[in-house]
Amino acid sequence: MRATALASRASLRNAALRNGEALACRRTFASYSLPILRQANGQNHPRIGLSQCGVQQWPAQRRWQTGAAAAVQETAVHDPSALSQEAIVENLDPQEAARLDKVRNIGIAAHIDSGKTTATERVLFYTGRIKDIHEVRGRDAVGAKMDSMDLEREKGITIQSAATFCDWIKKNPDPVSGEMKEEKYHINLIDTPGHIDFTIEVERALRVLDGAVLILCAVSGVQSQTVTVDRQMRRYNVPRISFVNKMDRAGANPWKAIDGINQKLKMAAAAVQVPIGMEDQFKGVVDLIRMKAVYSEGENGEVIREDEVPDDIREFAQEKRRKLIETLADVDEDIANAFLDERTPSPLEIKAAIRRATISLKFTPVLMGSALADKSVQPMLDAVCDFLPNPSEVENLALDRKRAEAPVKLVSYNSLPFVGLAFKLEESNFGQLTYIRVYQGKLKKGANVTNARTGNKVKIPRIVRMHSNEMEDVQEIGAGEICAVFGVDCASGDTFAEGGLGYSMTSMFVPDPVISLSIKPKQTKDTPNFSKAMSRFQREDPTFRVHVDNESGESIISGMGELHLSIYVERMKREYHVEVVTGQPQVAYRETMTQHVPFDHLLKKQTGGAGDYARVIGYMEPTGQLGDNVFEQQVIGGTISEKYLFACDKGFQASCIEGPMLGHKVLGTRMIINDGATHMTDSSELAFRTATMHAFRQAFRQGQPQVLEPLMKTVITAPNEFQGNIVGLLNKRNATINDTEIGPDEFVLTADCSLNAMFGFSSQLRAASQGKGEFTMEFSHYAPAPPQLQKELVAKHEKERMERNKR
Ligand SMILES: Nc1nc2c(ncn2[C@@H]2O[C@H](COP(=O)(O)OP(=O)(O)OP(=O)(O)O)[C@@H](O)[C@H]2O)c(=O)[nH]1
Repeated sequence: MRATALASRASLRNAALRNGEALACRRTFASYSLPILRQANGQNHPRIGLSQCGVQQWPAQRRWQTGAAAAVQETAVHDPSALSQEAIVENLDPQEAARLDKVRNIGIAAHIDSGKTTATERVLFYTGRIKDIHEVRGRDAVGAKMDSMDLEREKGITIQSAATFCDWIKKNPDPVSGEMKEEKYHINLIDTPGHIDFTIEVERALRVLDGAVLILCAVSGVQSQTVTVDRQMRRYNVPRISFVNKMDRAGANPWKAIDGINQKLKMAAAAVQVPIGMEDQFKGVVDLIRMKAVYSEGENGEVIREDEVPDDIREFAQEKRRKLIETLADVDEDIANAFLDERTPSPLEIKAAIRRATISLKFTPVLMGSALADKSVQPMLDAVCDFLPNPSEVENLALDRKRAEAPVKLVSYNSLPFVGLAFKLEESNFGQLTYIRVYQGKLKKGANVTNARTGNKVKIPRIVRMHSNEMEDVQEIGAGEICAVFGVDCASGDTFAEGGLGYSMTSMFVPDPVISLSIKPKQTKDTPNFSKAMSRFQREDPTFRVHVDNESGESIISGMGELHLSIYVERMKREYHVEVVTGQPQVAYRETMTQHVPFDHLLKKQTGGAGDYARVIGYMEPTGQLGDNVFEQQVIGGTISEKYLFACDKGFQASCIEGPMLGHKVLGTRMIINDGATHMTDSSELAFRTATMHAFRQAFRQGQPQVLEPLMKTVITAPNEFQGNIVGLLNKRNATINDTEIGPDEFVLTADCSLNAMFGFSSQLRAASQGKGEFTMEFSHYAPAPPQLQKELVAKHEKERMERNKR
């Protein structure tokens, strides 16, 4: 990590110095080197793009030295490892930079029901991708374009992320003549679900996108899932613009949303627009950068009319413009200098500062509008082009396995060898569809590429661009873009690269399932279809897992919540015509030990012929954190050979999968083997593995084991008059209430609740709040289950085991 940070720092400096911008850069460099060093220390850090220090301009500005460039390009194609990424970038054709400048890969993410799909529908309409607007749960029963699954349309929720692309013609006034110029941007867009149960969809989208639009509800502001999405954006260093939607709703207050971003998300935010009218009088916005009123008119808001700022809000707009400049001065040196010189920065300077600060993850510009009322969506599209990075401005690293996993910078230029990441798999009528983000090089139909994980070479038979559930065949896809391919066998998160390039990229974060239930087809004749569905769902969704319980022989599905699993049960019925029987939802408990326990275990069996012999000596103890389990060997003098110690490690790992108390996974346990004995003829790997497993079981049981249960961060929002009822509901469940925020009409309560106590909570909340309460639940951490529950669980497990043994 440190090496990467230093390399990045060096490359920024070198690039800037080479560019003849030494002085300007040295100043800016100081403010960027700090975050990089923070990165080296494992703290949150902005993604360092080539845009910083003005680097993004230099490919276009550089003299294009034809001979040298041709030679470097030749090397880049045939032996890229011989060149630094910098050298590659430095020698590329300015046309590449110009192409990338007009590409944006963005995601739309937000709390449930904030209007992501509704806003995306407008984006598709205004960019000419669809001819008519259809609403989520609209009266025409058609449904929004991006919610293509029947279940999504019926339930009015997004379940799977959907990708699309569009071209946006941005109209820019020329800074000198004031004349309108048109620029065409190509936008690849992914609409993501809001429910936490489908969080993997957000996770994988953000892994591959360069920027995001964070949508907030104008009435509710920052909500529980906004915080989750913010965390995911930070995880992948994704810059974002914010869009306060639903400005037409009663109680709309964009300033509350902006305060929420500043205070709850701890991200500097300021409005770049102020509303003209509010609630049902919402008419448009004032663009604070240019001080122009912008109205969306025509039947669907497709006509944008600009006018002077209305007199009654001129002063207010001036005040908010000052606030914008003040906030920018805190995060951008150029604006800080203008501020110190008591000079008002020009619109161009403000725009450039917003772009720099957004890309370096220090700031988010806030826009506002109403997707449903067709108001002010186009300025949001302009902001995507103005403030979010193009693919060349984002640093993407791969690990070069041929050079001891050394990090290499991928550059989104077509002329480099292809590298892409498969981030999503989906079964379609034509076979498996694999979504790929192309980081470098072109992906061409018929090309042979290598899967970095398996080493298998695959031919790309068909490439498509996705438009929700429709597709458009293409012959090739350029660097920095997103596409889908058919007929490629791989797993989600696999890297593909051209020829002998040994690059692999890190995959996305996959949260562990917290809930499971037993499942079987009602009729045995449906078993083949049932198995087919199970393997498909597992391939597509890494948070959906299936296993067969060793003891009961039942199939168990695990996932992120009741909704998540119920959607798969429903899909099984609709898409595979399999009716299933499910058991009660089960919590994914964990087991741990709390005491240090020494062991000395001898496995010795003599049954004629070769026997079994293994002796393992050491101790087990808690690691102190409820995280990964650790196996260590500290054998001195070779009493156990390396080969047998490896078998011990395997025995330990196997024991951790099925804990001795309930058969659930073990957490936070360490095993040290420091001595033992081996028999010349009777010892074997199997004997050592078995001996370790026996030693584990005994030591764990003596080590005051504990059952751990998942605690869920639960956020409940309801009208104030129901607060008493709801607190009562939570008390009954032994929840710990961490925070209550009381607003004028509604309160927001945050609590840690045991998942075990939350089954059926939604119907009780509905009853306790006349259907007006809402809640979200997200895994927080594992904690010891109450002693009584532990006893009951262990007794139940023992009883089931004995009954099975009797059979
Ligand atoms: N009043 C008002 N309602 C809106 C606006 N935008 C969306 N809605 C409504 O809010 C509800 C949710 O909209 P969606 O677009 O499905 O929200 P989403 O964020 O995509 O939902 P999930 O993906 O399921 O989290 C729908 O009933 C929309 O009609 C808006 O600007 N104003």
